[in-house]
Amino acid sequence: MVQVTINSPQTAETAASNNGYMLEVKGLRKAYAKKQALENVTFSLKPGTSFGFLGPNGAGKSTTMKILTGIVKADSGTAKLFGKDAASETDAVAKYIGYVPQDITLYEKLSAYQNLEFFGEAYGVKGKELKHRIHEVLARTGLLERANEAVSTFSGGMKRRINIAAALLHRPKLLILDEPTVGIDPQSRNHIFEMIRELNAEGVTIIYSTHYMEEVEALCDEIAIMDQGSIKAMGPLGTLLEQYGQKAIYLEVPGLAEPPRDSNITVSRKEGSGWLLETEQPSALMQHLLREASQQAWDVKQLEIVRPSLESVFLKVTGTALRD
Ligand SMILES: Nc1ncnc2c1ncn2[C@@H]1O[C@H](COP(=O)(O)OP(=O)(O)OP(=O)(O)O)[C@@H](O)[C@H]1O
Repeated sequence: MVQVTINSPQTAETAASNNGYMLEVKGLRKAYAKKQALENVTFSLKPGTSFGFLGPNGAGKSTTMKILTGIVKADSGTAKLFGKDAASETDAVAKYIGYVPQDITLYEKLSAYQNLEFFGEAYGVKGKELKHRIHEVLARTGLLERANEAVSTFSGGMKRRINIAAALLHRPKLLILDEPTVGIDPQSRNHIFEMIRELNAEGVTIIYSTHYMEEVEALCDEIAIMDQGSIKAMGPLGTLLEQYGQKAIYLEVPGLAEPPRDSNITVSRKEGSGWLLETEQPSALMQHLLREASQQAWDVKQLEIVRPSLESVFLKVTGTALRD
């Protein structure tokens, strides 16, 4: 199993945990009735990582996150945050985690401010400090001006931002977000992205789940591809692309009815007005095509190496396409 490793400054908490990992998840298994939701999920994170769980609905992302927060108990395996066990030391672990669940949980009739007061007290933040922190999180989420309005008047995106604000009140070291951009407007989405980048730059470790490839590409320095209850591949985007991404060359020559033949081509496919030639040896194939172009006097409109995509990585490691 690949270990996710990122070099970041040590904190008092990491020094107390193993090997500088703040989070160590080992062999998680979980079944609901007859459905095996998780099978042997293992990963470790160093502080400051922005870690993305990419997978389709039902892959097991939410279940993994809920086990980290202590909401769900695993059948076997362990999750330790700063050496504290998520299942048996839930209160200690909760102090470190800000959790933004998939479903928005707010009191519609209360104002944004009142909602945050409620959540802050639940986290044990009180009095002047709570006021100060509510101001801080409202400013961060761009909702200071709407603080006193009832949440029922908010858009889905604004509600989601308040939900994130609530998870930040106790200044967590690990922020877990479960598909936070589903069904929200682009403005809120951009705001959430900026906020996550800012928090991560300030040292907050992020776990972000999504079924949108472009989100993990934009936000995460480590990606775990999850499908059918297990992590199929894990690592930095560049490493995943290099290791599993499909390399190809795109060739467009008007009137070329058949794809060129070469032992370096594994699959040829018509794409647009040209041919997509999949290969493990793009340089050798390129040389061959340049020779062919010259010998056959092709009128080449386009000839280029196609960068492997995360989509092709997903296809390779899971055997299926990730549909949005
Ligand atoms: N409370 C539950 N009772 C029964 N089955 C459940 C429960 N929660 C999750 N499951 C099942 O466990 C599997 C993993 O679900 P999970 O919610 O962890 O996946 P996910 O990747 O987060 O997908 P989604 O985005 O749909 O939440 C799915 O087959 C799901 O139907």
